[in-house]
Amino acid sequence: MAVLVTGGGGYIGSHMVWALLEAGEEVVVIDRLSTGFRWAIAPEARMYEGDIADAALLSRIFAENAIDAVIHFAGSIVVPDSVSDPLGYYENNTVKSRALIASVVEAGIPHFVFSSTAAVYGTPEVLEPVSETVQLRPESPYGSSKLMTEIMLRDAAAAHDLTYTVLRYFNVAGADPKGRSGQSSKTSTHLIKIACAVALGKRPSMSVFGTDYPTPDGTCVRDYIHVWDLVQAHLKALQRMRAGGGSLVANCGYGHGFSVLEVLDTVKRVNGADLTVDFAPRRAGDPAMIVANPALAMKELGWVPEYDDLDVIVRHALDWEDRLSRRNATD
Ligand SMILES: NC(=O)c1ccc[n+]([C@@H]2O[C@H](COP(=O)([O-])OP(=O)(O)OC[C@H]3O[C@@H](n4cnc5c(N)ncnc54)[C@H](O)[C@@H]3O)[C@@H](O)[C@H]2O)c1
Ligand SMILES: O=c1ccn([C@@H]2O[C@H](COP(=O)(O)OP(=O)(O)O[C@H]3O[C@H](CO)[C@H](O)[C@H](O)[C@H]3O)[C@@H](O)[C@H]2O)c(=O)[nH]1
Repeated sequence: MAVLVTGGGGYIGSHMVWALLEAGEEVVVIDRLSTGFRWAIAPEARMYEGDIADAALLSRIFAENAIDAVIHFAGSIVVPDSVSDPLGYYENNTVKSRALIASVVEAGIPHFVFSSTAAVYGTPEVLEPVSETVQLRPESPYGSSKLMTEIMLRDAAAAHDLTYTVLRYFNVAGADPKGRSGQSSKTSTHLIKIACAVALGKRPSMSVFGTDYPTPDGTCVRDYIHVWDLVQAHLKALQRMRAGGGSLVANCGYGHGFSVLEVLDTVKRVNGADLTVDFAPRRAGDPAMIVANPALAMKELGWVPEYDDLDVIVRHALDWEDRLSRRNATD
């Protein structure tokens, strides 16, 4: 059977494609290449360029390939952009996910994995690792748009022959340990990506957004998870569903957080040079602190992270950023 990866040309999706191929899976990708890249998709995968809401294209993909599972990454991902363009985010993340789920149900595909986010939690009431059972209070349209898709999946699975796994990712970072992929978008707003670009002299400076949060050093705290550990959790989810496991909603993070300043110190130390940083006001939609309790993913999926080390995450991100500069120079 084959696996359809939506958004397989993007940051996380491109790693998923490599991990699936390594696991011996046949892989099909759909991507409209809005933030992803064709070159980021492993050549062994079969690529369809197009939109996840194009029902005719989806039905062709399902007719041409023996697909038993969809892993759904495609979407819009920038929290502050969702604050300035909420309807655009509801369109691409919620409305188009609804169309994709309808195509999946129509084609009778039994398994679905969905990229959800820590942003569904907002800022937890108690500043400690969050379990899946805490109250969901998204603070941005991005978080709400993802939560609505979780709800659609739950209801569609209750009505149809569909099993799903929702994985709520915390802050995904790092790059393929074998150097085949990484965060490649020039418009990426992610902290570690930007800090690595500054460290390598590709950007002149960067800002720390907000120093007056109720956290130990006043900057936001996040749980940074290595992208390769994250895609391994998806493989486990696939195995579990194929073996008859039921639907599941699980966090993907390590259970400990780092502040923005701690991340920047790590980048400086690992790269061996200073960073030019200024201090700016808070960014819209940012919760003060969000850290995962990953116990459920570990228990239900048998997921054992391999790269739970911020130094390693930063080293891999720096290596990719460097490789990317040489790649862009030859493009
Ligand atoms: N990066 C993170 O830290 C993070 C954290 C939590 C959740 N997520 C979720 O993981 C998923 C992947 O994120 P990413 O960081 O790889 O982002 P990305 O922007 O690199 O990848 C998204 C991919 O989807 C494609 N795409 C977007 N809309 C599409 C559409 N309508 N039809 C077809 N293709 C479309 C883009 O071209 C791109 O290749 C997203 O759903 C995101 O919400 C990411
Ligand atoms: O140049 C920068 C970039 C980021 N930050 C700060 O660093 C922290 C992390 O920001 P990121 O943009 O790297 O990540 P977010 O926490 O905003 O969001 C990420 O993780 C979320 C889940 O926690 C979502 O899923 C989302 O898709 C994904 O981008 C935030 O406090 C942000 O304000 C800076 O100070 N300067």
